[in-house]
This record gives sequence, C-alpha cells and structure tokens, in this order.
Amino acid sequence: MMNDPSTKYPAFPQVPMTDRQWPGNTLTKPPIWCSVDLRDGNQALIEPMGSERKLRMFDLLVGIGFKQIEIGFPAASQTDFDFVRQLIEEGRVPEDVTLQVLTQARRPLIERTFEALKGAPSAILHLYNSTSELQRRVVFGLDKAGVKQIAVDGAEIVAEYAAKQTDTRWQFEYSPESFTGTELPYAVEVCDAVNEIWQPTPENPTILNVPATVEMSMPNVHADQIEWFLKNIKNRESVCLSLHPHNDRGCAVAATELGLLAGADRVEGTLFGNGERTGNVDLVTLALNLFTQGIDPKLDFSDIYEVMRTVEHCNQLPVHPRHPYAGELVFTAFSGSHQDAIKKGFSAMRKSNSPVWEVPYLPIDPADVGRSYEAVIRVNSQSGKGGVAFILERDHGLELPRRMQMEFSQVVQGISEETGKEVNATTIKEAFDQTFLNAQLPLEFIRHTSTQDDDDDDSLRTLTAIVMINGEKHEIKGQGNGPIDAFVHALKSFLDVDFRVVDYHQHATGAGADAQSACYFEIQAGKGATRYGAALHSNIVTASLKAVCSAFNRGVQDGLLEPTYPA
Ligand SMILES: CC(=O)SCCNC(=O)CCNC(=O)[C@H](O)C(C)(C)COP(=O)(O)OP(=O)(O)OC[C@H]1O[C@@H](n2cnc3c(N)ncnc32)[C@H](O)[C@@H]1OP(=O)(O)O
Ligand SMILES: CC(C)C(=O)C(=O)O
Ligand SMILES: [Mg+2]
Repeated sequence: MMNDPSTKYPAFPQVPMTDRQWPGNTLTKPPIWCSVDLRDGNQALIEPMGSERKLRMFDLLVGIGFKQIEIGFPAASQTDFDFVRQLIEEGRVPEDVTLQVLTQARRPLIERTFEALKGAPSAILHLYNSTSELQRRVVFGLDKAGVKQIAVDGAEIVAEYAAKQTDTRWQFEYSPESFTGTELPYAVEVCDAVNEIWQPTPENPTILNVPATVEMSMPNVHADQIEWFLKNIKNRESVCLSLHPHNDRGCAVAATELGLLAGADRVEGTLFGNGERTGNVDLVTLALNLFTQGIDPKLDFSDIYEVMRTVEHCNQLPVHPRHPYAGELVFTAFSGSHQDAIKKGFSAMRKSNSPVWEVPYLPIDPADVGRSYEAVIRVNSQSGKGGVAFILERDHGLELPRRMQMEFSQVVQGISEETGKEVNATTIKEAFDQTFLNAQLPLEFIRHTSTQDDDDDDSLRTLTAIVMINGEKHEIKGQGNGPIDAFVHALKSFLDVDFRVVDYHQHATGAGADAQSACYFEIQAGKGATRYGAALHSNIVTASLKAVCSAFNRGVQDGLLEPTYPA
C-alpha cells in the first residue's frame, strides 16, 4: 500500500489565465530544431561519448538536417573543448549549420567557452543559470535579486567577450534553468534583464530557452506557461522562444506540441529522447508527428533504422522495440483482427487512386521511414486468418478464398500452439503445401486422357482420367457439363461416394514461363461439412482436377468421405 501523497506532493498550481488562445491554434509549420544530443544527451550517458562517437553523432545530425546543434559544454572538460576545436579546425561544419555551446554564468567558464569557439564562422552562445524558487533557496542560497544578478553578470561577460571575437557571427541564448519551477513574472523579469544587455533585434533575436528542466505539470499547464511568458516578455519580435522539455512525467512530446501551439518558435531535444533521467523530448517522434499531419518537418528520417543504429552505437543505449515510428516492433501486427484490417487496408490502397494514406492501425506508411512491409504481419497464436492470408498472398501470390482462409488459419493456429512460437512465412508455406498441395492420399491425379462432347447431349462432356487410388493406377470415366463436373461424376461413381463442389476460385500466379494457375475447390460431403483443396499447375484444367483431388483427400482424411475402394 502506497503512502498518502496529498501532503508530500502538492498539486502543481494552475496558471491564472482566462483568455488562453493556444487551445484554438493549429500547427502549420515545423519549429526551428536544435539537437542537444551532444550536450544534454551526452551528459546523461553512463559512458559519455569519446571523439569517435561524437563525430558520428555530429555527422548523423547534419545528415538528418539539423541546422543548430549544441555540441557540448566546452568549459566542462578537455574532451568537450577538443571536440569543438576539431570541428572548427577540420572544417567539418557545413555553412548552413550553427554550432551551439553551453556555459554557466561564471567568468572563467565563459572565457574558456569563447576560446573554444575561436574561428567559428557562426555560433550560438548558450548561457544558463537556475531561477526556480527551490534552486534559489537550496542551491544558491540567494534571493530573487541575487539570482537575477547572476544572469545579468553572465550576460555582460558574454557580451564583453563577443565584442572581442568579431569574426564570429554570434547569436545569444539564455536559459532560466528550472523555468517550470520559476514564478512566471520573475522568469520574465530575469529574461528582460538579460535582453537589456544583449539588445537583440528581430534580425538577430535572443533565443530565450525556457526549459522544463524537470517536467512538473500536465502539458496544458506547460502551454499556459509559454503563452503567459510570451504575452508578457518585452520585445517579443526580438525573441526566439525555445522549448527544452524533459520527460519526467512521460509527457514531453505532448508538452512540446502544446507549447508550440502556445507560440514557441524553437525546440531543443534529442534523438529518441536520450537525456537526463527520463530524457529530453524526443525529436524523432515530434518530427514524425508533424509528418503524419501533413507537415514537412524538414528533418530526414527516411532511413530510421540507420538513425537508430547510429544513435544506439553513440549512446550505448538501446531504443525500445516499441518506440514510436522506429522501434523494432512498431510495424508489426501480431493479433488477428489487426492483421485482417491491415491486409484489407493495403488491398484497398492498391485499388484506390487516392494518395491519402489509410491503412488501419498504421498511422504512417512504413516505407516513409525506410521500413519494409515485411515485418508488418507476423503470425502467432493471437493471429487470425488475415495475417496468414496476407503472408501467402504477399510472399507466394496465393489469394485464398475467404472460407479457405478460415480453414487454413486453424492449421497455422495449431502449429503455433504446439510450438508456442511465432510462425514464420516459410513455415506457413510449408504448412500450406503439406495441407493442400501434398494431400495425395488416397487419390492422386495423374492426367486426363481425353474429353469429348457427348454425341447424345450438346451440353454434356465425357472425361477420361488416370488416377492413383491408394497407390494403384485406375482409369475412370464420367460425364458432366464440363471437365470438372465430369471428373467429379467419375469419382463419385467409381468410389461410390457422395460429395459436390460448393465453391471454386482460380487465379494466375507468376508471369511468362513461370505462370501457373492456382485453383481452390471447396467440396461438401453429402449435406455435411466442407473441405477446401488447392493445386497449382501451368494448365488450368489440370490445376482444377488436382484441386478437386486435394479437397477429396482432405475430406477422406478427416472422415467426412468414406469411399468404397475397388477390390
Ligand atoms: C539542467 C542542465 O543540464 S545544466 C547543465 C549541467 N551540465 C553539467 O553540469 C555538465 C558539465 N558541468 C561540469 O562539468 C561542472 O559543473 C563544471 C566543470 C562546469 C563546473 O564545476 P564546478 O566548478 O565544480 O561547479 P559546479 O557545477 O559544481 O557548481 C559550483 C558552483 O557554481 C554555481 N553554479 C551552478 N550553476 C551555475 C550557473 N549556471 N551559473 C552560475 N553559477 C552556477 C553553484 O551554485 C555552485 O556555487 P557554490 O560553489 O558557490 O556553491
Ligand atoms: C541547461 C538547460 C537548458 C537544461 O539542459 C535544462 O534546464 O534542462
Ligand atoms: Mg536539459
């Protein structure tokens, strides 16, 4: 039994607003993206990245299309410092990409940070200090004025060093760290004070980054905080409002989306949400959420596996198999009704001319993220006819009639229950062959020797066929209104057994010299149960007669038909 939380965890207060606009807004364009994988993500790793992994991550981020990349905290360690130098000195930063670095608001650290950036054509200098009531009290032991002074001093030092390093195009960023625990009027006051020093312009705005250093409330409250902040900050037109959500409550993506509705311009986050504790907001999910709402996110995740593999290598952390859009299992349906619906969805998409993606249970076309359809349907004991039929059709071009799908799915279900495992495509085809194509006892079709119009009746034909019955060759003869009907009559009279054909389907498989006819017959024993049979052959009549034999044998094997064999 858990303790009563009501005293220990007071509810987060609402933002006093009555005229909030964000609920009525819509997202129409992507934000400015900034990856902080190499800083916030890196500082949270069990084993932070060395130079090789940092370079791989950097190249990946550039390849995806990030134009702003926070590459480290150069004053914190020689590794971080050297990495900044390496990128600059080796000319590894594309012209349209801006490096961003983080520093505390302390002179020696700021000085070292500027030193690291020497020679960079452009850079974002990111200054932070914590402003929340808790951190003021517990960490800094300072009042509001004291903490604001840290920010102001830091901003002045930054401006001072930037003025000396004029060959770099600077943009400044300030974060009131722990913004979500900061009184909103005070957060605005500190940010205004920083901007008093930096004097931003609409052409070169200050990035005000308001982090959910710890996610403390529901996403709607976060959105209120953003809207309130933007309504009250001075010179809004000279501010680029940036979000930096963490995921402590598991709502970082939602908080970011609502924050964007509330007017934010920019988002800092990481690939797959690596970062302190439960991570930073996941930029992959955010970008692909936009994509699936028809908005080009301007980030390229068309090869999501490659992105995932590289990130797993760099972070030495796995991406969860159910991670949105990317995980190993997200384009896989195990359960029967899902498989059935997906199969029907694909089929409807093929027939339709509409470009609109409409496949049940698949919010994105796997191909858009470089995933194939292969993993879409997998079959286990929870699967139904849809999944089995999908695999037979996709991999072998076999379009089973609906009732036959039901019949055969029982066979596959049996295999799955017996083995307790997933049944793969090869096993499904083997089971199909075993059940239908190889069902050759007691009756095996060899060939039909002749069909001829009956002289007495225009509509009747006579067919002679050679069959093996329990391993012995026999010639049988029958009459009917076509070769199949004649063959059925021949069997019925030769083996003294009662059955009739109740369903018949045929289609072509393969093309050219490999083309075959696939035939499916359902026969009914007397007035009783039915069984399907199937056969493949280059000749459509042969395929049909073999399929009749297949259904007949299954009826005999299951005790539905009791033939009288020739002595
Ligand atoms: C939410 C975030 O992700 S913030 C970024 C966090 N990232 C990191 O910390 C990784 C890199 N940092 C480091 O390696 C170290 O903190 C260093 C090298 C930068 C500095 O190390 P230290 O000098 O030992 O300082 P440390 O970070 O422990 O803080 C010491 C002092 O700085 C103060 N301080 C902390 N943050 C800031 C800040 N942003 N601005 C100004 N002062 C600060 C603290 O209050 C403390 O003051 P005190 O000594 O008077 O009590
Ligand atoms: C340094 C700041 C932006 C940060 O990482 C945070 O508050 O989470
Ligand atoms: Mg952070």
